[in-house]
Amino acid sequence: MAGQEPSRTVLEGPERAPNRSLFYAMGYTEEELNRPLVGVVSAYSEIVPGHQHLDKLAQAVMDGVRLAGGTPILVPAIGVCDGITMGHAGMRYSLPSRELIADSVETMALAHGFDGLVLVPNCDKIVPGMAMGAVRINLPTVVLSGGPMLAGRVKDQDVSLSLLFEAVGKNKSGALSDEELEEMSQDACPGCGSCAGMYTANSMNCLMEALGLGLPGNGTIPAVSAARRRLAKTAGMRIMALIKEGVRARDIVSQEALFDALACDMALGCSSNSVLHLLAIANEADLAIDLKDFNAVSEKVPNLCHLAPAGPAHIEELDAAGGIQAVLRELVQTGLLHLDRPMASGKSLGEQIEGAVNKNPAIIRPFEDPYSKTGGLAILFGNIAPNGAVVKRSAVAQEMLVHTGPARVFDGEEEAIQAIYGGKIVPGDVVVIRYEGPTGGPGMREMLNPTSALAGMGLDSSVALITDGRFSGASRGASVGHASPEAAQGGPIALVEEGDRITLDIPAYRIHLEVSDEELETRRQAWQAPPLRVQNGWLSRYARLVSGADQGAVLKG
Ligand SMILES: CC(C)(O)[C@@H](O)C(=O)O
Ligand SMILES: [Mg+2]
Repeated sequence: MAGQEPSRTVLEGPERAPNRSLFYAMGYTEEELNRPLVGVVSAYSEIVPGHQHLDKLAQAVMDGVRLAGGTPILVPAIGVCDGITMGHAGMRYSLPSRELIADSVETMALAHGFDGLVLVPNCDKIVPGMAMGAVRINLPTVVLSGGPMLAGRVKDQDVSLSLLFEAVGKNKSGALSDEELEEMSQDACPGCGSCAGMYTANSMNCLMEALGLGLPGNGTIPAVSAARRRLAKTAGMRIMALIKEGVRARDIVSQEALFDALACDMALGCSSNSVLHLLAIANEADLAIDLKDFNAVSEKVPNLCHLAPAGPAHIEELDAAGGIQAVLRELVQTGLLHLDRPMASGKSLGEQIEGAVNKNPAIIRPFEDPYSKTGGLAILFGNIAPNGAVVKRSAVAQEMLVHTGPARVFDGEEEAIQAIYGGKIVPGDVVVIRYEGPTGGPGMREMLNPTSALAGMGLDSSVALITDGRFSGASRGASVGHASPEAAQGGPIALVEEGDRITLDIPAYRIHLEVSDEELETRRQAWQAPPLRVQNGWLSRYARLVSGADQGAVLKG
């Protein structure tokens, strides 16, 4: 082996005999220690359905590393299940866990001298967290995600988590019995994998494929498929080639790659959380991108897919239609893609997508016949969110693209959900849920219960919602999140009063509080910052260190 690899610093020479002895203590042979050491970072656990099979995939990755002459070393990462944390205080840990994951990738890799990494994540924060850690330390890296769950079958219909969350709203309004709801909860999620729609986990796994850290198929091959295990072995083999060629994470995650991923995001109609995560990955890779870039790309890239929650199809159908490679192939016609950039596959983007075929134009609309000429996400600006707010416009009912209505103000998710379930929200209202931002929450909880309750109660085509918190990828409707600056930092969303009129104009990228500047100034003078909601533990540290959502909610130096 060459000699410059980090593992040589840990293992070579007489003075490293004690270090070697500890490897021998684990059963490694001399032969194994003479090979590159590949950290296989697995988020396997038995609390996340998206992760309960990652032990098998990590094993397949390790097999691939060995096949190609390396020594795989398995290390763990934590992971939070957003679905299980949804709707209670546990959700405060979800977004912050991304930072813990990034830090632990850095810690395990640099502390032990790994020469390269294969990241084995699957769910929402684990994918960006691991990617952030990898681009921060810039080792050769391949991502092998766990893959999507299959859709469930309920009453002859394909279902997944978004419909189940909405079914709760139906149940509250009396349209669905307790028994039917229970039956649905047993059948909606049929096994391992990341929840089956274009929710956050699958959005991020697809974007890993578009960035190039993930191999073709990474975003869409079902978790239970043998093809996913073969992909895992290939990922193990590919990392050995990247180590040999000296191709590092930042060679792949370049400015060009980031913008190509952004284009793919717009075509797919990814989760609004992808905004936070792409900003955070860019920050770690020292790449320049801001919220205005999202709109610039969104203006030029058509929305080609309406997967759940925007439509009835699930990721397995996107996979059968040709997956992300076919979507990227359609996007060549935008003229925006950087076809010469390198991918972890060893090919350039152009070579990689050359043979890709769109096998189902009902799932991947052809470039000439999109759902809309503009992309899935839009960033809105205005006096209520001067630093921006995010909406998944591809999942907004047509009649809600422009809307004005009275503010119904709630300081936190619990207050809002009680009012919605209690029938206190009526058509026309604009629900404001604040003090749920990165600092105020803390942790920017996902407002999936409120958005699903509105949808399930049939109010998604007449009620808008704005929050400084965020949404699930399963949220739909006129749901505007990440309003920045957040209420806890004195952002204008803190100054809204019950009955104020708010205008949402998505085509104009605008959100406006119909209150005069003078009146807002008077209210600002009277506003006082509330004490931090969480006073001890890691979350209180997080609340003090986190940046705004417009910066990706990353921890400040
Ligand atoms: C539970 C979900 C569907 O994973 C959600 O948290 C998301 O962000 O998509
Ligand atoms: Mg989530």
